[in-house]
Amino acid sequence: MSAGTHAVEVAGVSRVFDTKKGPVVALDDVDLTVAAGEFVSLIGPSGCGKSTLLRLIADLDQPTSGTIAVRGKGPRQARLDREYGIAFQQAGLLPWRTVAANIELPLQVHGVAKGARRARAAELLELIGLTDFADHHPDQLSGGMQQRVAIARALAESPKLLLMDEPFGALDEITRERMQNELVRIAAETGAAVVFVTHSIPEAVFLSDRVVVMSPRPGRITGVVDCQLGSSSSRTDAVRDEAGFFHAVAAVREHLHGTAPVAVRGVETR
Ligand SMILES: Nc1ncnc2c1ncn2[C@@H]1O[C@H](COP(=O)(O)OP(=O)(O)OP(=O)(O)O)[C@@H](O)[C@H]1O
Repeated sequence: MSAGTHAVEVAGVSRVFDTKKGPVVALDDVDLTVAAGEFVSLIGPSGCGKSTLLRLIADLDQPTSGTIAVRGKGPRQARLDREYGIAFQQAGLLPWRTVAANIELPLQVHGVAKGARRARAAELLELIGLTDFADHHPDQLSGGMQQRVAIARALAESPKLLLMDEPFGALDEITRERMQNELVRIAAETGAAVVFVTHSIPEAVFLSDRVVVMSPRPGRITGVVDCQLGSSSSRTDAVRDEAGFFHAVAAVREHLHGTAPVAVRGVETR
């Protein structure tokens, strides 16, 4: 990839599912560019196509029309070249493998030698603060710790892009905010771009350089909010009480459902 190539470029992408009840337009003419190192969240009501868009970027599905480039390559080539790491709502760790062995898994699958695998896992365990848990099994870890291991596994091959679909959705609020702080730091330290799907407005605003707001039926981008709440080192919990944070939350909310603060199904506004 040449310097300056975008992490993700989605141009005129539509995805229509053929169902028994007729065609479902999950995405309609979506354009989205994510710069190298940029953190972009996708937010919108249930069924607006967030996961579909992420799946297209990850080559888990193909668009009906339009084009997608991932770090300057087609999604398939990007997948084969392991240009990105993926983390989902369920950590998806293998219960019979230790924490370290779970992190090493992608490296092992791709033939990395044992010594190099061990060294990389040790590095990542330090990054996520779980060095002391290397030899534990996943069921000995809390949900937040398991999710940190899943993020470390996604980072194993040093991807410059992370694709995350509600990775903190199953966590309690306190753990979730801690994980958000961690992720800001990890993204900054690794220089990875992140495309992050969430239902939570505050989560999207806290984490992101930009929040992309989507509408359902057909799934379209209806607004983009620049957050810019400071560098990773200054983005501490205090940011959550600052005026800039509330302004960005209000702007996202406005794009979601006009100025009236009515609840949108599937979106947390707290
Ligand atoms: N394989 C499929 N076959 C048929 N319809 C599908 C398929 N996958 C998704 N859809 C439809 O496409 C639309 C978008 O789904 P998607 O899962 O991307 O939404 P979402 O915004 O991620 O929703 P949620 O927030 O509830 O996870 C929905 O109407 C969904 O029912």
